[in-house]
Amino acid sequence: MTSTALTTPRLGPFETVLPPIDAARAAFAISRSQVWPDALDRRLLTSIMGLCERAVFASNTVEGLGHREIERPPLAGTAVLLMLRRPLLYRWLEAVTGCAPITDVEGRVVRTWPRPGDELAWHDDLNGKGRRLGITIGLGSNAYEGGLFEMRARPGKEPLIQFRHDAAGTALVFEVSSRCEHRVHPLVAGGPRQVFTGWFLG
Ligand SMILES: O=C(O)CCC(=O)C(=O)O
Ligand SMILES: [Fe+2]
Repeated sequence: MTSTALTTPRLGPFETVLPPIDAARAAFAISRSQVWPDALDRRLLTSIMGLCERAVFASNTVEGLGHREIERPPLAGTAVLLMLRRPLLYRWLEAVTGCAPITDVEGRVVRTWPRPGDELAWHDDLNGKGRRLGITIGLGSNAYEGGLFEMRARPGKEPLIQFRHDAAGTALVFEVSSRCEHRVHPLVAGGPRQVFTGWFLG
């Protein structure tokens, strides 16, 4: 693929625009993450948020880490996956992050409420499935306090990013490796905090 093709890729029928590759690569090198505004086209985002409003969520406890709810059956989650399962996006991610090859993506919609236990403690997402990068996309329409996503380096614990999903449709892509770990803070008020959370595999 030529560098011209990589600088302005557009995804799918909605022609979602990926951020310019050089700036994205520079941002990722510093914070091991990259914010991708408007990752979902507005029309698609509206449909997916509509699916989320009608969705059923099941309680899910992650042993030793915390609790959240997961969309079951995964209707909105599957719609997001269809958007992300694109070789052009995989090539963009490989060029931006240096994580290669990317061959697949998995994920689902999760939500947390301001109640005891709804949070995720420090973890690395390394579970043997070939996870190379994490992605979260804001899908909520209710404001909330707390609920920060935080990532730090290992072993030194230097802070890398703190990110709050305030704008629906914005994606955060972050490194999954033994060099870093992340957590999600509990909500203090408002919400629910509702995000698609997934992984690019390779
Ligand atoms: O909710 C998030 O922002 C990230 C969730 C997460 O880290 C996970 O599901 O492993
Ligand atoms: Fe995680």
